[in-house]
Amino acid sequence: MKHRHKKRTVLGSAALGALLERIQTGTFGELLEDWRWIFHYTKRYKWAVLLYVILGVLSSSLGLVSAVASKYTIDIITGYQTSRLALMLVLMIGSALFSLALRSIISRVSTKISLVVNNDIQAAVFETVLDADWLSLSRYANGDVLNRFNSDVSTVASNAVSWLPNLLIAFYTFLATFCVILHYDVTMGFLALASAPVLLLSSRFLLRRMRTHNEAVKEMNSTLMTFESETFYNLDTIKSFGLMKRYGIRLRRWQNKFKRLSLEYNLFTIQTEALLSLLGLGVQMAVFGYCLYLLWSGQIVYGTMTLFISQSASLSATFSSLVEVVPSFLSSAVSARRIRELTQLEPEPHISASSQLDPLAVDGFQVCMSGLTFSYGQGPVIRQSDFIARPGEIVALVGPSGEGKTTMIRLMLGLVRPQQGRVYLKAHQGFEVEMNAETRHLFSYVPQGNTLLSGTVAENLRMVREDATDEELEEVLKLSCAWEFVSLMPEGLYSRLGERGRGLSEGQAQRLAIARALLKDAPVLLLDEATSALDVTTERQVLRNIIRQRPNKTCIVTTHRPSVLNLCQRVYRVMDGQVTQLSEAQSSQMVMDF
Ligand SMILES: Nc1ncnc2c1ncn2[C@@H]1O[C@H](COP(=O)(O)OP(=O)(O)OP(=O)(O)O)[C@@H](O)[C@H]1O
Repeated sequence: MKHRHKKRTVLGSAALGALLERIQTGTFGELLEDWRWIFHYTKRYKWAVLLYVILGVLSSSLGLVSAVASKYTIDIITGYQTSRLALMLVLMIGSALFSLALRSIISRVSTKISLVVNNDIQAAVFETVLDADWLSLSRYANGDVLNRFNSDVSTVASNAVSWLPNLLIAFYTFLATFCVILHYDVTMGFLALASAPVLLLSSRFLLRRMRTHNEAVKEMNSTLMTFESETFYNLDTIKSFGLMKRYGIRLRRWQNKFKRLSLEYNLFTIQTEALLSLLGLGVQMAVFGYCLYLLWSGQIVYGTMTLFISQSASLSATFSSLVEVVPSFLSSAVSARRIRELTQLEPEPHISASSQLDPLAVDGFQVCMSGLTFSYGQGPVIRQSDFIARPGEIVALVGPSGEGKTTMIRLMLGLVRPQQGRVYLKAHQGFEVEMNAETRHLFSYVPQGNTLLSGTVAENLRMVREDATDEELEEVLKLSCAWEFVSLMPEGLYSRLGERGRGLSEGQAQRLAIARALLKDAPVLLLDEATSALDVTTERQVLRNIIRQRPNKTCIVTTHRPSVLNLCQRVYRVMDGQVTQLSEAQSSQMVMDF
């Protein structure tokens, strides 16, 4: 307990130095900005925070009353005073008990508010991350986002409510205790504070070390979380390549790095703590010696001596807790900055006129691109290209790997936006809207890879339409040629699938993903290599069924397999940054070359 207290003192004084340096280097404004953001979440609980401060001040005042009452009790018992022993005993015990009860209420109040603040911040971060611009968000690794979402939010929430009240309470307690000691002896007051200037001076020396350590730990936590989540997500690949040993070694390497970092810092804190403890011991001895002198010279009696010894210890503890408020202030500010980076991600554009497309959906939409140029930041992936897919058509995007087919799909979904030219939906009547977050619900999208979640077959399908009946589920499963295997599963629609559809073959998972897209029954269907694991007959059957389901559906497929091309009304080749429409002869040649 004592050790922890000393450690907090060291960190506290280091952090106070950090604070002073920040003021000097002009970055204090940034800290305040971070805290202003935190206060935005706490201001609605201002009455609870005020209650916290009042209870804290009351509790520490009662602590002081108890200490002074115990001085008088000792004086009465040792015969220096004779009256009101019972009153002093009641005051001493009563105020100590009441102070204890108040501290319990404070703990309860602060825990409740931090939980609510934690939930508020997480909900806000969750919402912004879901609505963030796709490209901006893709710059953060999943592990990093998770780390900010959980650990940083919890740091902010646990300090958000307690920081200011704790500072005010510690300040009040410090002043009140100092005044009580000064009231009895001025020299004793300053002697008890002898370690304060040394603590403050040493803080500058401790500053750099503390900051680098904190930054290194936060960075390592993010990298470790990314490593862990990637490992568990790709367990099959790791196993199939026999990489388990290598991944085990990598984990041990990270752990050793973390251990080295922690032990180095631990050695540093042990050394500084030892020095500061020696200093503390010196001050204690000086206080004790001075007390003995005052007692010997008859200037004080036993009760006052006990008061001096207990309150000088309490004064240095309060000074430490005053300084301790600073690390939580700093670390919350650092975490708040990391969270704000996420909340300040550019949001996706929402064009309100998109809602005017909804009543026009029955006639289907044209998906159009004109004069389009797009780049992820380096060279353009697509240059000056045009594209059109009309209702009732199946349009194919073919081309070598890595040339931009999926990028075309992302442009259609409005996940990324072109630097030049347009991508838009055009209704039957000629009404046009640029692709944006609000046009996305007019699309059903089947991406590459397995996109099933753990749960039953029915739950996976109802993700896109909660109120769909069993009959409707059966119908879309038939259209995607999935009913043949789902009906044979032990519990049919209610058979349970593992994470990412574990328990199904790749082709079965693809057919369920297509069924889910069909259940949504959106006017535009995007299939990105979504039939790649099906045999040619099933693939053709699925595509025919799709068009039969709704004649006005616009269907765009990306494929490496020309076997479906003769089902398509139009074929575009994506190659060398150009999207070119192939002639019938060129696409027939492609089918024959396959
Ligand atoms: N998030 C991204 N950030 C930067 N560049 C990207 C990003 N996604 C894709 N690219 C680049 O854009 C180009 C086109 O990629 P895209 O995924 O669209 O190709 P594709 O034709 O769908 O490939 P495949 O047939 O292999 O699926 C590639 O050179 C790729 O490196």
